[in-house]
Amino acid sequence: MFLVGLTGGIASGKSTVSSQLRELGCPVIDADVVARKVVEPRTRAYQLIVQNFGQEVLLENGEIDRQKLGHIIFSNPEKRRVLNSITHPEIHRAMFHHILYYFIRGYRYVVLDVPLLFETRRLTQLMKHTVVVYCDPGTQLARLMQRDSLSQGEAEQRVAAQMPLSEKRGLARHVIENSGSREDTHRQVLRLHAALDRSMEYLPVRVIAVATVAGLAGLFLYTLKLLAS
Ligand SMILES: Nc1ncnc2c1ncn2[C@@H]1O[C@H](COP(=O)(O)OP(=O)(O)OP(=O)(O)O)[C@@H](O)[C@H]1O
Repeated sequence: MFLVGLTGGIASGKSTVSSQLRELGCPVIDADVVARKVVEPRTRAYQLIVQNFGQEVLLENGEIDRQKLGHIIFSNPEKRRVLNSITHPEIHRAMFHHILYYFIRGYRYVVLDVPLLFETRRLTQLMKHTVVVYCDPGTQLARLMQRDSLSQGEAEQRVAAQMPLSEKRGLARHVIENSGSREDTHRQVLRLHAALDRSMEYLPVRVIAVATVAGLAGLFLYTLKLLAS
């Protein structure tokens, strides 16, 4: 198996591309969904967040108020570090479990949809392929304003808070150009999907896994034989 990191900028089209990949049968793990799950009430991360940030970051229904937490860490690097040290290990563990699930089911690759892929260097190193969903700045701003009902100033502020999309594009192995129509994007997704399906890069990990299982089974049988004699 090998890992494919899918990333981009705010409103550049990651969800659009990941849902097209899902429709083609690719397993996609959405880091945002995982990040929401690991802070649900009664989880370890939830308890640590309440301990460190207080009851004021809770909504009336007891869930974490992610927007409020976002505001707190936006202007406070130390608090951001604390929050990341609580959530990142949980997110990585949960993602590992998802990957293992697909690996056991025999998938050759898994796509990880991670908005901050290039900002998290440790994660980038694990990716065999990286894909950036790019769209030109004007289109990105217009789509963001429309989707989230933002003024131009608000949208510009959100885009400016991220690593420039042009920089991410320079770091990626594949680029999906999403400034045009959805059909145009879909054609590129089909090409990417074909390239990933053709790839033999899943073989080394599979050979190691099969050899390990065969070795363990052999050792088990040998031990049984010794015990029986
Ligand atoms: N090719 C396209 N043509 C027209 N609209 C598009 C296209 N691609 C995406 N959009 C629209 O642009 C908006 C942003 O796209 P999408 O939600 O896929 O981006 P995203 O990168 O997942 O965003 P975020 O990370 O901010 O959640 C959505 O409203 C989507 O419907």
